[in-house]
Amino acid sequence: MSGILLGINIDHIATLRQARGTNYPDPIHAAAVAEHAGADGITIHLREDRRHIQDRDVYLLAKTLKTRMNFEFAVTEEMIAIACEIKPAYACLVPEKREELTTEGGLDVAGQLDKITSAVTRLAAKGIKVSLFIDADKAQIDAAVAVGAPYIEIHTGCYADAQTDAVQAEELARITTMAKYAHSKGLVVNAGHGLHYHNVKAIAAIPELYELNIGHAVIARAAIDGLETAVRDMKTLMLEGRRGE
Ligand SMILES: CC(=O)[C@@H](O)[C@H](O)COP(=O)(O)O
Ligand SMILES: NCC(=O)COP(=O)(O)O
Repeated sequence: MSGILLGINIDHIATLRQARGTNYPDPIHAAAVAEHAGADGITIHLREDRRHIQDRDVYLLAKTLKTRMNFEFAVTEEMIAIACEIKPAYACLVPEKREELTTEGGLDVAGQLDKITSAVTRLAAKGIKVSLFIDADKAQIDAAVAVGAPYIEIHTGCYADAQTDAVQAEELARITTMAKYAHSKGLVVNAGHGLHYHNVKAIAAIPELYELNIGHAVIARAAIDGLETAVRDMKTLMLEGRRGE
């Protein structure tokens, strides 16, 4: 049984900084602490509205990370140009709506094959491993294969937001089935969004999953217990889940 990796999304360290326009807490410092605590990678989402992560954070983290960057962004010329300049290990293409509180769904790859194919090709030409943030949906998985993306990240928001045990079980079954399908098509399968300390183990137990990207719940726990403890505890739960404990 292979292990499962943990990508820590530090967006909401920047949310706290932006709340007052101070220069603290610094995402650069938070990334170093998270890496020291066992994060296998750092995820950041440079949104078009710059509500949290700033361009300065992206350029500094590109120079300072000891693990690797998973750079999330919307499929726009501006963001593709930044990614091609800094050449992160991973780029994850995500949908973005200005009015959204957080990401609400997966990228519609099937509905914009030419646009996504062009973005994937340009990023891959720079040596960047491209991931597509998509719903647990067969058509979107097939589209991800069609556009040449080597990775996908399954959106776990419907699972995380489920209001009943029955719906949560349905969403878990869907994610499990689609992770297996995607893996059978040769994709490397990650997952993320809305995962926390009480729902992560069941997702981590899915053997086809390579990495989980988790942010909000870890940063929230860090406000109470400290970031090192928050990261270590999440990784422990993930490994327990993978071992079926
Ligand atoms: C794609 C995804 O689910 C997250 O990585 C994304 O960053 C969420 O957006 P916020 O970080 O702005 O909540
Ligand atoms: N792609 C998911 C991610 O990076 C973190 O999402 P969340 O844990 O902040 O909901």
